[in-house]
Amino acid sequence: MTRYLILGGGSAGCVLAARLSEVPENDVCLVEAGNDLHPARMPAAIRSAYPGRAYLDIQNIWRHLQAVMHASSQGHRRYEQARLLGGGSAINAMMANRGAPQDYDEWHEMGADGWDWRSCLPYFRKLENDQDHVGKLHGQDGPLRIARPALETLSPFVRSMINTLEHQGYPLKLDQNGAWKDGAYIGAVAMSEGGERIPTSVCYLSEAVRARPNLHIRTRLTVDKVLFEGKRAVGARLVDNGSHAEHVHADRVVVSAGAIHSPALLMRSGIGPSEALASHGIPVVHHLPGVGGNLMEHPSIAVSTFLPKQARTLFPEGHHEQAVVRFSSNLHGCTSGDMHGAILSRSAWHSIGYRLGTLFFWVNKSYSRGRVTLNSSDPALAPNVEFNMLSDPRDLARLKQALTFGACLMKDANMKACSDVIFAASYSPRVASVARPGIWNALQRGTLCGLLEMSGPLRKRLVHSLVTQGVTLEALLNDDAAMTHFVTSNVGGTWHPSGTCRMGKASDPDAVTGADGAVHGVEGLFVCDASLMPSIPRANTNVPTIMIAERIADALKNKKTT
Ligand SMILES: Cc1cc2nc3c(=O)[nH]c(=O)nc-3n(C[C@H](O)[C@H](O)[C@H](O)COP(=O)(O)OP(=O)(O)OC[C@H]3O[C@@H](n4cnc5c(N)ncnc54)[C@H](O)[C@@H]3O)c2cc1C
Repeated sequence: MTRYLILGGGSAGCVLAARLSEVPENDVCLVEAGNDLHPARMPAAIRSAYPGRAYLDIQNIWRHLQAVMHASSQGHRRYEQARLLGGGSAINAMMANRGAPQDYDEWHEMGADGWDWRSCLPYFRKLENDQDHVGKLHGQDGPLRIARPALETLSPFVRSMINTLEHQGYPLKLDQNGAWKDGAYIGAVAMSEGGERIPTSVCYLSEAVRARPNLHIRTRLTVDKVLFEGKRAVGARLVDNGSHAEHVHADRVVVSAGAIHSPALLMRSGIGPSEALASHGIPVVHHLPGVGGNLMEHPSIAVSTFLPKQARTLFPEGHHEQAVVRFSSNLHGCTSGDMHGAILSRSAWHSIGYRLGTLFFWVNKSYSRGRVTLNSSDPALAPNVEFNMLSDPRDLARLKQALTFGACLMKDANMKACSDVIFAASYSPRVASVARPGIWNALQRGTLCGLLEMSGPLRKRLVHSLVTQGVTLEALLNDDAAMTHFVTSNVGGTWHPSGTCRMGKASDPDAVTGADGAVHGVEGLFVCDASLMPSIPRANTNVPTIMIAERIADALKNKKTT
């Protein structure tokens, strides 16, 4: 019998638990800090086809986690990461895409032996049940149901934007997970047949899987640290909310706490840059300078418009990220299809968001890198997260280019009936605070909505004084310095942190694990989540993370216990 302890029950952790417990000789214990998310008891905000509420509920996230996006931006801001079974897949926007084949060939070239596209494709096929496409690129037997919305359900704003893109040289293509080409795509979404979210805690950890006698799911327990005997991992110290501690032992310990918390957990356990560990009084088990480095994200910016009544969605509770545009910056040193724009039928769950259509752009192949460091050896204190976004000049240039492209699309004559006042936007702390529930916020939102509806020709003024705080799109487009200032101070993320325990050869000082997820320099310890990614794929990161978990599960099943 092999005893497994999986630390973190997110997108990857649930997949791993489901696959490893398929082997009756394995005994699998999955530990999660947050609440269980049971197939039969999903709260409405999580279950909903419209995903824009779940990540704002502090019950579902690490409420004290903050991040610095750019060195010059206004300090720390809240950075939402899931804290419940299912992890990101329980609160994310449900977009289901893989990225470019070259993204995975690059992983192999960076030292993650065998992670080339040809070897990853069978796992992308294994995880999915694609409803619209068959053939050698697609699978029909996996737990994750993937489908695209019918054209007639798209909002008038989104349809108009698709037509505009067609006129501007980006024809509509049917399969976001098909051949890698620039164009407009109807978004591929992970959803049940009944139009509900399917987190990995539901689609992998079904009732039948949960009933396995060799699978133990333990929630509301925070992992303090991994326990070692010499250089062998032998278990973990867990604490409950009342700070009662227990030790759980295992033959193999797998850290699946996500790209922010996995490196923090490794460092608390004595695996990481030795100087940093020593500064927190943590005894060094193994010096690994790469732990917490290589922090990646997709930096974002947006262009929004007030939607005239006829442009608004007829299905406000339906999924809102209805289409995307993939385009190439053609900037020297950048690759094809390196840019992404999500076309949103509504921009937030509330009444103002319902009246705004948005092009939410991000640099899909970003080169800037940040770091996660420890704030304390206490697991109750959040780690420091510094993304250092746009520190690579290619990222800054491309995000500015995206803003210009967005303005050009929104101002296209074709968009006339579907756009009104157009403005630059971002998911800023101000926008996040407006989205918070509460009576005062609701009153403010209600008043602003009323004013926006009634103001007619004065609407532009109103938007610029109350929403954009004086910044006009024209001013940004006409002044490069103003554009740079706006983009660097407003750059946001896309909730795609990755890379902080990256795979690579043992001889590579920045690599943390080998290609099988085994942590270099110690025994019995593995990582399995988005932190393994050597470079960021041109994709939302959930499906690539699930693919990683499918592969690591197979690798572990085939690995002999020493
Ligand atoms: C708001 C939001 C929107 C997103 N939208 C999309 C999208 O539309 N499409 C897409 O593909 N991707 C999206 N993503 C990203 C995607 O969800 C993540 O890439 C993916 O969930 C990462 O999986 P993971 O297993 O690496 O980490 P997670 O899913 O974050 O799982 C980590 C788990 O470990 C637990 N944990 C951490 N520390 C401890 C500890 N000390 N003790 C016990 N448990 C611990 C956490 O509570 C969490 O449940 C989004 C993410 C967010 C947050």
